[in-house]
Amino acid sequence: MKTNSGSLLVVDDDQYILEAMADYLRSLGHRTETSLTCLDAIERLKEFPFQVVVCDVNLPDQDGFHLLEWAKENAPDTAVIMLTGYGTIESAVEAIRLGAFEYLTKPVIDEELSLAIERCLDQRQVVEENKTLKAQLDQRFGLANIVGQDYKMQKMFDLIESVADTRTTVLILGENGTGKTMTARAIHQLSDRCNQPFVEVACGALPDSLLESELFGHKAGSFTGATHDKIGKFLQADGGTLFLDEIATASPSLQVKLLRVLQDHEFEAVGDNKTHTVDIRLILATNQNLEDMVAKGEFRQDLYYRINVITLTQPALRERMSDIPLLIEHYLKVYNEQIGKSIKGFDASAIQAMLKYSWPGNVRELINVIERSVVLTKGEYIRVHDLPEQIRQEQAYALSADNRMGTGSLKTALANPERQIIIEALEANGWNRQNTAKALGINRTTLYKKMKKYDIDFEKQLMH
Ligand SMILES: Nc1ncnc2c1ncn2[C@@H]1O[C@H](COP(=O)(O)OP(=O)(O)OP(=O)(O)O)[C@@H](O)[C@H]1O
Repeated sequence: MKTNSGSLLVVDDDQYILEAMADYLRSLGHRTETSLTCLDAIERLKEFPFQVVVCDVNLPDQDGFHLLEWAKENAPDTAVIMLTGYGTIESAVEAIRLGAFEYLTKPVIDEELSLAIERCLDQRQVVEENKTLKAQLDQRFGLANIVGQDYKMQKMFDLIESVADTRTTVLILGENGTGKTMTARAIHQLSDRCNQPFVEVACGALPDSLLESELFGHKAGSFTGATHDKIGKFLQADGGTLFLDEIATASPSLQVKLLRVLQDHEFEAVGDNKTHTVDIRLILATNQNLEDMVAKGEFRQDLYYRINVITLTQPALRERMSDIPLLIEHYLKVYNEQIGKSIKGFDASAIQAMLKYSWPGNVRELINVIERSVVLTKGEYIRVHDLPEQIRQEQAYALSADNRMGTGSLKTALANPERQIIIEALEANGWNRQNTAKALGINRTTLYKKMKKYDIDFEKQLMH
């Protein structure tokens, strides 16, 4: 029995030859059926998606090319091997032109036939494997994994689909944790660049001096610490998509360089005068109001016009509360599997509390709450008292804010606990920014900004 056996349909008007071929192919382990005419073969193909059709050119009703054309149009996954008469080179050319996988000249030698079929089946297997891999990627990064039935999300999906297959620059707006990165990935995954790199840069997480070399690369010796040549993200993303998150943090000099790449697709690495040309689809994201920043002179107007071609606005979670139960269901499954638990769900009052909460950290915060609850809950259902303090207390907290203010302003009263919370979280996570941000349900950039705002000791952080 052959390992790569397939389903075959053999079509020939000579019953003797037909049966001889079929017997031979069956002896190799292929599931083989036969047909004497073109129209009968078409009927069989309508009923069953044979992997390979072996077809003589000369058939009594219509010629084999008709069957080939029909199969290309209606059964594109079926490979066709044409059998042409000896010396009829035109038929062979026609067979290939019409999309036959291969042609063999009659009389057909058994070995030749079995090898041609094997090649068909091998190629089919590769195509199938590619399809599966692509489907897995689509599942992981495409629309399939973005949860959202709210009409705002449905509108987003439509936009994502219509912009994906273009090279147009896309600007994604939205608060932290709303899914901007996920959307950028989905656009890439649905585009014709999906087999090329998707490169992401969190602009806000790097100081200006390093960001420029991260993006454009640098030449060894161009600044202290540049011990070797570095390839920047623009070159890494050549042919694919470059996603620049937190674009509002770009310094004025970086904005100039970005404008040039957007206009001319050209740039130079830091400390180098060699010009590189790249083919990149740029997606940018920000949680800031760029229009305001332009008005205040903090963001270049010409760059803003360049990047504000297609804008997608990611809705905050509180603007699409009806998606919360769906997100809960989705991520409960994810974490049950990941942590090895079988928690059945959140009980009604826990869901109520989650629906009342305002989710300032959006979906990222919701996911952290679900993960935390799955880890900590001992019972079958997650109850209100299993939820983090901020969700249980939000209303009470808001009501008592006035009382806690004392003589200071509301802003100070609210800021002090935040500074304290951040310091405690940093301590608890060994001053590791990534882990701290995760624990707080914010991203690294937000943490970095808040540390700056509250003047939290950076040197201490660097020592860790
Ligand atoms: N609609 C959604 N369905 C499922 N998961 C989502 C959805 N939106 C966001 N997420 C998840 O929430 C988390 C945060 O999303 P993402 O990183 O895309 O947000 P973001 O807006 O880029 O955040 P930031 O601005 O802080 O970088 C990710 O784990 C992402 O997978």
